Amino acid sequence: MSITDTHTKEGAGLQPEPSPAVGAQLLQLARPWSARLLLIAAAVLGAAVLGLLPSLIVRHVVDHNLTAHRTAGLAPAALLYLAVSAAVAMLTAAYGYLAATVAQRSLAGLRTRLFSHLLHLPTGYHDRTAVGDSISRCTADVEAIDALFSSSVATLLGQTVQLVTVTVTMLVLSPALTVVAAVFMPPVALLTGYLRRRIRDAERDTRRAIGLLNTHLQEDLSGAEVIRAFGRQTTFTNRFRLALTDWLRATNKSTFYNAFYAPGLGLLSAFATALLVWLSSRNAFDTIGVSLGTLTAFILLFAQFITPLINLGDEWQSVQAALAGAERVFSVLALPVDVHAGPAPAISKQAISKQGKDRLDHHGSPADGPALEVDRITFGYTPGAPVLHEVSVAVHPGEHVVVVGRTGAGKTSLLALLAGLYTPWAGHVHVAGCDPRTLDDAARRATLGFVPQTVQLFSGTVQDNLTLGDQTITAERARQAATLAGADRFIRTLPEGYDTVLSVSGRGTGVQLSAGQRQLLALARALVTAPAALLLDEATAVIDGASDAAFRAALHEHVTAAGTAVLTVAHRLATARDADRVVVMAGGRIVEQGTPGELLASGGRFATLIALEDAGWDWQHDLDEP
Ligand SMILES: Nc1ncnc2c1ncn2[C@@H]1O[C@H](COP(=O)(O)OP(=O)(O)OP(=O)(O)O)[C@@H](O)[C@H]1O
Repeated sequence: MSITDTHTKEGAGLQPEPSPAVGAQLLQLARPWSARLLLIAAAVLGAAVLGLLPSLIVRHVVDHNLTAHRTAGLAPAALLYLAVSAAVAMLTAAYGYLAATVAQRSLAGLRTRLFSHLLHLPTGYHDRTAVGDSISRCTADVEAIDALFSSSVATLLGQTVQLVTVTVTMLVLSPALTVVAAVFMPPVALLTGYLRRRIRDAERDTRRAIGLLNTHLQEDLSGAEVIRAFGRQTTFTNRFRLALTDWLRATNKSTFYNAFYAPGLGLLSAFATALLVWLSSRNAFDTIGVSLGTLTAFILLFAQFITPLINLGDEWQSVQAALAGAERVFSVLALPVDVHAGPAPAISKQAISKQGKDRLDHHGSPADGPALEVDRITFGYTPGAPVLHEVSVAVHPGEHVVVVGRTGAGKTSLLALLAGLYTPWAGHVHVAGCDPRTLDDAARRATLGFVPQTVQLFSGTVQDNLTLGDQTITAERARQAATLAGADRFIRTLPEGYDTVLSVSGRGTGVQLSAGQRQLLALARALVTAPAALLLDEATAVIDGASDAAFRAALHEHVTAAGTAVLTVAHRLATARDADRVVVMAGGRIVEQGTPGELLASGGRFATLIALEDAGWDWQHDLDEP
């Protein structure tokens, strides 16, 4: 895919189907605040009914005072006019404020729900969706709904009720005048329908374009180092500009159609008003008994009828932006989370923490059966393209098994399945006798320790990064794990030891760690709960040879000796030579399995890899074997 192609990941992402009942789902959000909603409804209704009085007062003044040249009663009429207008203003302010508070609370809930849902979605969703797009759904799309709820909902409600009350009053005041005014309703309906469709489509494009912009921002700013190192700032700036142009085009389209609504309606209403005035000038209404006061009040009411229509139109862009945003938010919320495949194992918190402590203190007793097991699993990321074929491996408590194989052989995929991050197409995965996807949070932490290939740190202190916010882990336990991983020594040299604030992924104002130090922290993080099984995916790839050897020794003396099952993906074959068993993978299959001694003696693939490495051959990446 070209670097200048602005439709990179958006097109490739898992695009959820739009939900049909977006409006109903939006209403559901405000349900917990039904008492406030009732107050809002009462205030809206009150304001709309009171809002009719000024026109009727004017009618009374024209018919009883102005045309009759009577001044008596004008002062009370003026006072009443003022009082009613003040009451309308106060009610409008009240329902506007109440609607905004309901909006803020509902949307805070929605934002949290969406974030939590994203964290619970299957790993496959995140594999196929750009991070920037997910960020856009949590921020820009929710903000579009926020804008609607905070300000526009009050306007929409108020104006709709006003539209109804004014229409009824016009009908009561003079059905004949209402019929004349109604002549202009069909063109209004046509104009509204046409612009509504155009604005809705443009707003959908706008939301998508914002998602793409956020994708570029997230990707390019995270990769700023690479872009600079390769001198590609101009190309990437141009790519960003192209994405921005897409967004501008979409948003301009929406603004363009929106700009026509108010003037179009204004013109149509001017026609209707002119028609009423022209007909009255020809005494058309005298014959049916329409007084001058009634005509004046009717024209005022007609203006009151047009104003909400224009206001509703002005809000239409916000409504469509919010609906398009809501469509993207709810379509993600509709995606099923990674469901537990069976009942979670009944492991009590005390039992978990005791097992962990026993393992740390070397009192562990190896349980029966394998701690890690995959049984004839077949798996792939895309339908029809399996990357693992009928793979079976078992690691018993206290055993250290190392998986080796060339790049793309399927080693990481095997570990990801054992970590419960994906569902196998066929076969079974067991961790401590359970499907890893069924483990609840506490059981998972007690059972599995995982060090992925890429280390991810989070903003916070060293201690926060070791515990990941788990308050049950004591400082002492974190220190023990860091010592095992070989991280304690460098942590103590940091300005505030375990309380030192770290910068995330080497960026920010905190202390920057080296790649090796970050990897040691990731190792300590996996060990901190003294899990029953450890999955290490090239977990020592970037630390120096001495630290690697020290870690392997500690793993042997303190971790496997305490009954923990360890499955390591290793590129350094030295790691494999120390292992209890070696599994050699190629093309998604296990091609060899046995103790390092057995495999070396058999002169098979493992023995060849060892010979290649000893001869200085990069067997991992060179495509042609000698
Ligand atoms: N998230 C993913 N989505 C789609 N395909 C993937 C994904 N992860 C891996 N693959 C594919 O699965 C195959 C096996 O990849 P895997 O990462 O398991 O290999 P590996 O043996 O761990 O390689 P390496 O030694 O380079 O880490 C590769 O062909 C890869 O392209």
